[in-house]
Amino acid sequence: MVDRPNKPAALATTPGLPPQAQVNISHGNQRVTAVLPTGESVEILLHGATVISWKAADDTEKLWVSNAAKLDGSKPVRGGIPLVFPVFGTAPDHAATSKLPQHGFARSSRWEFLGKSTSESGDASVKLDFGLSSASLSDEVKALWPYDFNLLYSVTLDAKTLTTSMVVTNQGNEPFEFQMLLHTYFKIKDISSTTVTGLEGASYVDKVDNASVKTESASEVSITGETDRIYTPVKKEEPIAIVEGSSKTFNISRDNLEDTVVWNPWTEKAAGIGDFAPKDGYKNMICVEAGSVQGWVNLENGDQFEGAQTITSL
Ligand SMILES: O=P(O)(O)OC[C@H]1O[C@@H](O)[C@H](O)[C@@H](O)[C@@H]1O
Repeated sequence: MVDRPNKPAALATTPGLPPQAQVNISHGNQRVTAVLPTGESVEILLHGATVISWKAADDTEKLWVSNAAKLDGSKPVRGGIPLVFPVFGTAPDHAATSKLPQHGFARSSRWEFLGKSTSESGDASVKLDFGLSSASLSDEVKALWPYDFNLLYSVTLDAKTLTTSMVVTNQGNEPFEFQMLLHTYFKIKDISSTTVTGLEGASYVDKVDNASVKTESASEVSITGETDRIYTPVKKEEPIAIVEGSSKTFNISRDNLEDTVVWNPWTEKAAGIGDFAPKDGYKNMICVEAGSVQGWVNLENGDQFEGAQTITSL
């Protein structure tokens, strides 16, 4: 993507809504920002439709973004919520996606801002829609994955929650298979006192132990070294939670997304990732990623798939 100079941001409010429900939207050339009247905010880069900030009313940031993250479109963003589509990792044995780069092209494509909607009831909330379709891909990317598709990504903010949802439509004449993942980097105070709950009994693929398949026995999963696991929780409807010390700080509920990846690169891996900074930043982040990445979603021509997560900040 060419790094274009930022045009003056356009400010928009919604006519007819009471002042307490007015949401300030600023839409520049590179990003869209929404601020609720109660002060919470979200910022999305058009590059990758990557959510790069989610702040509480007191300005506390809830997402981790590397100090060395590239926000100019030259790389996927290291932090926030990059979108993984249509392949998780790489899939050399899956012919249709084998040529794609790690985690696919959605996180490194420029998306279009389609507009916003605010709650009719006057509650302070806003939904921002973004689109990416095969028609807007570069010829180079199209050649790697030649299907006719449309993605609609919606980011909905209210005072307590952030919902990110993706609708995949097959617009072509043949079925295609894909994986998708909402690769959320949570900002945490201290990894040594952080646990993840809601995974007990789940089977998981342990990517740092030769992809061996295991069953989670802990009710609270702590992170004590490099961790890269694809969990398939037993109870789909039960939220996964991040617990810091003795307090739950985030609940993550999933809709139509079967899997949850838990990733922390720890010391050595972080040291080897060029855009990961500071190097001890792994102590202040944990990725808990809702997705559908074990196996493939098969989408017939004309069909749609929708997957979503709702993150509640507690
Ligand atoms: O460096 P990337 O491509 O952003 O990937 C980061 C991590 O993303 C996680 O989702 C994967 O499970 C890890 O294996 C991977 O290392």
